[in-house]
Amino acid sequence: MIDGVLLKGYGGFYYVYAEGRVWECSLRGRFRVKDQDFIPGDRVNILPEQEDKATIESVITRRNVLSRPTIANVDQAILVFAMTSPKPDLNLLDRLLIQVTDAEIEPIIVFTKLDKYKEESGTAPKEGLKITDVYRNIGYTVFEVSSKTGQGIADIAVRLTNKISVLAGPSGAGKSSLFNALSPGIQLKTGEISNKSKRGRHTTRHVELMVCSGGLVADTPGFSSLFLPEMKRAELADCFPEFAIRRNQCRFNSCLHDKEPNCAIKAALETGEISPIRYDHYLIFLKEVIEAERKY
Ligand SMILES: Nc1nc2c(ncn2[C@@H]2O[C@H](COP(=O)(O)OP(=O)(O)OP(=O)(O)O)[C@@H](O)[C@H]2O)c(=O)[nH]1
Ligand SMILES: [Zn+2]
Repeated sequence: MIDGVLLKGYGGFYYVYAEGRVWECSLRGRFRVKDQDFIPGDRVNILPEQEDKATIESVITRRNVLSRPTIANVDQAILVFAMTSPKPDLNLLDRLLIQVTDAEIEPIIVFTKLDKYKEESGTAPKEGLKITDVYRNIGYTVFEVSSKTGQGIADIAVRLTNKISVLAGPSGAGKSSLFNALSPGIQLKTGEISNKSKRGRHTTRHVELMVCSGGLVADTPGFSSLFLPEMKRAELADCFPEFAIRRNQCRFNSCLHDKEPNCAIKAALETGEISPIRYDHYLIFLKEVIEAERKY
């Protein structure tokens, strides 16, 4: 028996990555009877039969399950945003960070199109804090890369080895280009937003994991909006690491860092220790969480 990870189910077979190659697997009778629902990312034991064929003998309890896309045992989420064209949608990035944190999956932020950004900003130093530094200062893992020149790609490649990762980010951010840069040989379709047929990818329910830099990666359809996970209003600040570390410094224990006096978060906002963009998003999300609370 060998250990493997399910990449996808297709046409009655399951494709499992084990010992550096892909096996076409069928199910043991008892799984078929139970009508067990296997999903990509499931860790399975397989029994090789002939050449690249095997049967799935058992499945290991899932550590976590991510929905949209449905993938099990996800180790990390690579959140891909362009530094420019399109301008990064930081409301979406902060939303994804909350989703990922809530699911207890490690986020890795990748800002792409570094070549283009440099070209546009020239040699003149930019005013204020660079957006990548805002997230880096909070403590997130942040990479700046160019899939075009290859700059920074190797640093991400080592983060993928032996892990299950999902790529998420808006359309046009450069997810497919990043995947291609990370896996010479396999090429995903990339292109301009307008001339790419999106229907196939966006309506498909067949998520699959692909082998990439010694790890497994799912390229997910571009999100444009995303609901926040169900949580109590007081829990939201815990999803913002720079708020969470100041948790006990507000005057009121129940402080929501909105209108309350003597709020440590607002004080940090005043001194520039907390980014106004992050604080704005916090207030937007707080409203949404309170709205949602009323519904259950
Ligand atoms: N200059 C430059 N262009 C890039 C880079 N990465 C991607 N692009 C371009 O940006 C456009 C979108 O890239 P894709 O990789 O298709 O983006 P995507 O995130 O996969 O988009 P969806 O499939 O719509 O979700 C393409 O025209 C790419 O050539 C980069 O690092 N530098
Ligand atoms: Zn406060």
